[in-house]
Amino acid sequence: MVKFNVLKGLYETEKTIGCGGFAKVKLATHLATGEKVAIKIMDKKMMGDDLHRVTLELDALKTFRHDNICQLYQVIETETHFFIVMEYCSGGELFDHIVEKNRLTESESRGFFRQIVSAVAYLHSLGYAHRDLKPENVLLDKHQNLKLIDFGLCAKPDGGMQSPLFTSCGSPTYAAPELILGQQYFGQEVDVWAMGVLLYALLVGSLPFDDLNVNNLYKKILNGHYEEPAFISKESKKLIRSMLQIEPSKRIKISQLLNHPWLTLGIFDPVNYKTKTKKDLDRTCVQTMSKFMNIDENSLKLELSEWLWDYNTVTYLLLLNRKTRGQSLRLYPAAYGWKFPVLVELTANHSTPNNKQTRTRRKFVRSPGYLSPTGQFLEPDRKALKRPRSPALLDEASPVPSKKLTPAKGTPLKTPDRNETPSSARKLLLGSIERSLHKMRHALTPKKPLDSINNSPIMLNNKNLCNVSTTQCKDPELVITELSRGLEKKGINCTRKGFTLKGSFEPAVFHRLGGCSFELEICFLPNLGLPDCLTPTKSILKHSILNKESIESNGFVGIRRKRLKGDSWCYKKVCEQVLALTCTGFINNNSKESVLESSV
Ligand SMILES: Nc1ncnc2c1ncn2[C@@H]1O[C@H](COP(=O)(O)OP(=O)(O)OP(=O)(O)O)[C@@H](O)[C@H]1O
Repeated sequence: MVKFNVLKGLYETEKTIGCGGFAKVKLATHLATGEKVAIKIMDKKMMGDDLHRVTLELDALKTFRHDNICQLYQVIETETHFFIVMEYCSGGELFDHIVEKNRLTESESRGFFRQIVSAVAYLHSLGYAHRDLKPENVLLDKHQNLKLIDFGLCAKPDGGMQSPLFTSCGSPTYAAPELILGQQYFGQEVDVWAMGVLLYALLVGSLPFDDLNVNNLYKKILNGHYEEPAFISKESKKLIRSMLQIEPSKRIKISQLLNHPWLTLGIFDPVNYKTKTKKDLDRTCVQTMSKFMNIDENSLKLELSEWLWDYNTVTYLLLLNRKTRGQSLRLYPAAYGWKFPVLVELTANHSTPNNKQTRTRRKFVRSPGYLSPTGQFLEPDRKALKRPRSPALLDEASPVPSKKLTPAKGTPLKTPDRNETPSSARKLLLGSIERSLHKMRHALTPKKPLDSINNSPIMLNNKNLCNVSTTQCKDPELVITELSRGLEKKGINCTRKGFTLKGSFEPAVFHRLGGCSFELEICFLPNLGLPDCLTPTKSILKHSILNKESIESNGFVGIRRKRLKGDSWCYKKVCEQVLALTCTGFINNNSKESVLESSV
């Protein structure tokens, strides 16, 4: 796709993992490290008047460095799009967790809530209010660490957190009374209210204030009356009440939450919100990069400490992650690039929405591919790295037109032919390299018969089982047919593409405020060995009638759920239907009759 050209050679994009109001989020591989990242792609035209929000969001993300805030890695701006490269959170939304378990236990809620308090206290300490806290904006990584996302509505009052704000924003169900009344408010106080709604959602599995009619919803919020189910503890009720105080000044402060007895129960330590600064660069990571790029360590250090949020920044941060996880520090020549990694110095006109300036930047120049037939990136060819360097080339993927090319110290640079302008020389070189790479890619990529595409469900691996429920039916075609029939009967129309159903419905279907769209994908599940598989498949086991023998001997047909857009609580209802169908509907695989009919 043309608009992703800018990512070529730097990232390999994969499936879409989320959609927001103006954004599409893609899973991608960062080619220099082979690490997974998420790329939020925002179309400037679609954003219209909201364009300035991206600048705010980016300014905020560039400031944050916290274990529970999704880390920004790189920002690429083109004339038409923003590409925001971020940490990939593979564990889905916190909301999916609530959906799967209906509600969480007090101790699980405590573990999650401590992380939310830590992230929010950190934001506040830097003068930011989030203003859109809700379970959909809290993601999980593969180690179940929470990561706060979506800072599109955040605010940094000029006079600090003690200065009032005026713009009413956020989701109605999480909005504090003062927001609904359109009064001036304090960022910290509305965030604490939203955290109260969030904690209620974790412990109870529903919203404290809810109504199909917005006016009724607002009335309920202004009255501050909500149901306190008997199954939650007295201490939980007390904490929620302290956050859902309609009078903002009586609401508990975030500083009091840090060592609140409910939050420290069984843990003893108060919540820590302070975090490492980004000033100190890790020497080993810088050395690894400087060796690989064959440039002076100090100049690289100097550049990295400028935090330009370019390809070097992302590479450094991903290497640092690997080091923190105790993994080896390695770099691969990028798959679509050039053979010898060379750093060149170039002057680029780098413009951001609020900052137009010209500055000298150093960039990776990429090396040709080591793309294995399976799409794996292979270790760099050490011998090749010792050979004399290839001509330095400008980074074609650079979104900003380069003005001048100067070699890095000691870097031999091919002088363009007298008759050629530097850019035409570049085009010629790039053209021929791209052609040969294209050939190489074709030679290396195993041919897929056309008719196999979408003809059978994808196979998930053991690590990839979040938001999946199993069926005992072995026939994926039967599962998808019955599933769409079952949902249709509930008034939810779905369109089918391959083994994926895309559904959406209007608010009226479940009598809620917003509509929602979602995706259900039929997939094969591996032959899961017990008991190792118990962690990722706990929910699968809970929601299906399985026996150990059948898991061990055969694979399964599963249904992977994904909310695409809209009201999460509507989506929760759909998931409940799907889970009900998978629990009761697909048990008897032998009968070809309508296996879902009875349950829908
Ligand atoms: N870093 C990430 N890792 C994995 N998935 C992500 C990541 N960031 C976003 N997503 C997915 O993409 C969805 C949309 O992202 P995000 O909320 O940032 O977009 P948005 O346009 O700001 O949304 P909204 O319209 O709700 O404000 C998220 O709900 C989430 O499912």
